[in-house]
Amino acid sequence: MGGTGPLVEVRNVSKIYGRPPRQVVAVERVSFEIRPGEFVALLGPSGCGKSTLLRMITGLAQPSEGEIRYRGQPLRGINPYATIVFQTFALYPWLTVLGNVELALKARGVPPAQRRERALQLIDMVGLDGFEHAYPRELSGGMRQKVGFARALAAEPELLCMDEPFSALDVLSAEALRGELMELWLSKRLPIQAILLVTHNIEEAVWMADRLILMDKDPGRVIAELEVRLPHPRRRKDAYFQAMVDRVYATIAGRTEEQVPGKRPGEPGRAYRMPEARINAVAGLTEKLLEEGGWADLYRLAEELRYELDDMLTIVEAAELLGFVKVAEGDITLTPLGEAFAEASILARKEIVAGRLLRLPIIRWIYETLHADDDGRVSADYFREQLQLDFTPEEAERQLDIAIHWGRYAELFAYDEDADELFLEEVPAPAMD
Ligand SMILES: Nc1ncnc2c1ncn2[C@@H]1O[C@H](COP(=O)(O)OP(=O)(O)OP(=O)(O)O)[C@@H](O)[C@H]1O
Repeated sequence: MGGTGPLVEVRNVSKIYGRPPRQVVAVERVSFEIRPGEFVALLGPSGCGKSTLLRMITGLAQPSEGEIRYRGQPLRGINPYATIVFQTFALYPWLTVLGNVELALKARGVPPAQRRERALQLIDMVGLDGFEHAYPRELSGGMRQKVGFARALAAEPELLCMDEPFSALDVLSAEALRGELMELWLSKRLPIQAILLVTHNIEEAVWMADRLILMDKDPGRVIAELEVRLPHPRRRKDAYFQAMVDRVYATIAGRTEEQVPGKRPGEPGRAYRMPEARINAVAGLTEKLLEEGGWADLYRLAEELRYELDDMLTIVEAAELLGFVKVAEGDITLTPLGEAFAEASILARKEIVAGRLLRLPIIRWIYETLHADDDGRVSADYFREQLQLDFTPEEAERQLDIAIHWGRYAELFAYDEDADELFLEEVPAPAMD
């Protein structure tokens, strides 16, 4: 294959979507390399720019700043050496498994005479032997994804990129497919030189990859790189494996700053994005921690509560913001306030939350705006517009939803759906005249 240098070099890459004042910095000054023979996983919370990076490496999107090199050459346009496997595959429903794979070979210019044989080999390779003549509708989700893999492999890519390829599958199919992919990769029966996997499943990344690139969001950036020095096949119960998962958790979680950095929408600086967590989930977390004696290992807790990384991080972030927990080195501890909350009555809980929420700039701003209004009612559109100075329209809507959900819980303010207005629960007494 020639050359011992890196296959992919991402150098100081930033990607900015939109125009001022509504820009989204999807990734900021990201640098890393992928070397031949490596299986690399990009891991991080939702919105940290993983898919954006994958799109840039495959040439489907261009960096706003910085450069991507492939085998030492600046990448321009589509990367002909890379293929991408998505979460779900668009298969042609009117073609059989064989037809779908043959079509991918045709697209690559493989002559008709060789297509059939090669397609059959690929189908065999992904473990779909016997299903050549089945139609997509006759296959399970896991099998359809295997056809997707066969089609991606038909392109004989040097670099196989995968964007959450197992996340749409049920647990067992995902596990089986991971196993088959690892076997293929380790057996070196493929011309693939390197694999880049995007995931937010920590265990999956530690189970498969040689190196983990950990990212955080707002803006999307690389926060750490970790090598996984474990031979294959890896065992999840292995102490090193668990320690590695703990380390990843410790690096990604618990990054909420004590004093919420923040400002109100429209003020210079960056508005703090509130995590989309239900108070019930936060309450559940504090109760569980109380039961555990006030302390738990974050990774095991997530496993026990059956939370995906993203959900867990969001709930933990909200609990941290409210001052109920502290996270350090992969452990989560209940604070005295968190303990008080977990043991409090519903009414007392509302009061505790109200006090803490008013420290969050967006909530305080809504609360004060309503108080400044004569009848304590303001159109939701006003808040939307202001929030859109800092967030995309979708994110602004989400922030408003979170604010309403939290504000309602704490009885700071409420929302009138018919009028699309926010209002104070306790309307200031009208002036007498
Ligand atoms: N075409 C676009 N226009 C505007 N903003 C975008 C666009 N694509 C992505 N973004 C924003 O860029 C940021 C990074 O998105 P990206 O999809 O790359 O993250 P991700 O880590 O892959 O997230 P997920 O795991 O949810 O897919 C997000 O804030 C997202 O809203």
